[in-house]
Amino acid sequence: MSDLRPPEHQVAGHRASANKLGPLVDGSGLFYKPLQAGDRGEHELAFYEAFSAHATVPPRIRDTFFPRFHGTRLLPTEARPAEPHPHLVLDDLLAGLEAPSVADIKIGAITWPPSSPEPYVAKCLAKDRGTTSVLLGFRVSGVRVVAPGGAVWRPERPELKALDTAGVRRVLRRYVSTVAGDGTDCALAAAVYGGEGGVLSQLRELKAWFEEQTLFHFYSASILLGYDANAVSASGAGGGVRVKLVDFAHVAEGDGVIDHNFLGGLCSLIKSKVLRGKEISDLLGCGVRRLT
Ligand SMILES: O=P(O)(O)O[C@@H]1[C@@H](OP(=O)(O)O)[C@H](OP(=O)(O)O)[C@H](O)[C@H](OP(=O)(O)O)[C@H]1OP(=O)(O)O
Ligand SMILES: Nc1ncnc2c1ncn2[C@@H]1O[C@H](COP(=O)(O)OP(=O)(O)O)[C@@H](O)[C@H]1O
Repeated sequence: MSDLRPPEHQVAGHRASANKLGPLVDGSGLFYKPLQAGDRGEHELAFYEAFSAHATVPPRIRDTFFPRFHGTRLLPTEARPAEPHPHLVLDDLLAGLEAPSVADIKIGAITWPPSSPEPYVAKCLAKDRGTTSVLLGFRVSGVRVVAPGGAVWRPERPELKALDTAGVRRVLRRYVSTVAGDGTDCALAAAVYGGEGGVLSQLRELKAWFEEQTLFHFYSASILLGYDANAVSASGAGGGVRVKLVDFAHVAEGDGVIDHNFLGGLCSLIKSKVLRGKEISDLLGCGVRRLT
C-alpha cells in the first residue's frame, strides 16, 4: 500500500480513522477528499467540474483562491480496506509549508442551502446560533499554530464551538502569535495579516470577485488560512501566506443573484479589528492590552 495518511495539517471536518473516511495525503502535493455519503459527494464533484470549466470564472481567481481539481481516484482506505472509495483529487493547499499554521474559518451567517430538508436546516441553524456564525457571519472551525521550536497549539472542536465573539478575536490574535499555550503576542500580525500578499489584501481581492459573481452561492464553505511558521518572521518577510476556499459540498446555483451570505461574512471578517491595519499597528506599538 502507498503512504496515504491523514494530513497532519487538517484542522476541521471529518478526519480519517479506523472507522471513518476522511481526507488523505501522500506527500506528492495532492489532497484526496473522499466523496461524502448521500448526494453530498456527487454534489461537490459536480461543483468542481462546473467551476473548473466555467468560462466566466477569472483564471486569476480560480488559480489563487481555489484548489486545482485533478479528477477523481479510487483509493483504499483504513475504514473500508476491502472496498476502494472514490476521492476528489485536489491540490494540497498547504503543500510546501514546513510548519503549517492553519485556520479554517467557515463563512456565512447561514450554512445551509435554501433547498435543504427541514431537519438539516434545524441542525445547522442550531450550530449557527450556538456559534458566532449568526452574530459575526463567520466562525472558526479549526486552527493549529506552530510555535518556534515546533510546539503545536490546537484547540479541540468543542472549545472552538463555544467561542463567543471575543473568543474568536482572541483566536485570530493567537493565530499570529509566537508564544506557547493560550497567550498572545501578535508578533506575526503585520507579516501574516498585513502588507502586500497578506491575508487582508488577499481577502480584499476575493471580496472584489464576490461583489460581482452570481454563479454560485458558497453555503458552508470555509476560508483556509495558512502560513509557514518556520519561514515567516516578525519583520514581515516570507511565510507564503495562503488564503484559499475549501468545502463545496453545499454550494448552490447563484441564478444571477449575488452571494450576499458569503459576501457578508467576508466583509465582516475583513472588518474584524484584529485583521485591520490600524489594529496591526496598535499591536506593533504594544497596544495589545487595550484590545483584550
Ligand atoms: O456531522 P457533524 O455534526 O459533526 O457536523 C459536521 C461539521 O462539524 P461540526 O459539528 O460543525 O464541528 C463540519 O464542520 P467543520 O467543517 O468541522 O467546521 C461540517 O459542517 C460538516 O458538514 P460538511 O462536511 O460540510 O457537509 C458537518 O457534517 P453534517 O452535519 O453536515 O453531516
Ligand atoms: N485542498 C486542501 N488542501 C489542504 N487542506 C485541505 C484541503 N481541503 C480541505 N483541507 C483541510 O481539511 C479540512 C476539512 O476539509 P473540508 O473540505 O471542510 O471537509 P468536510 O467536508 O469533512 O468538512 C479543512 O479544515 C482543512 O484543514
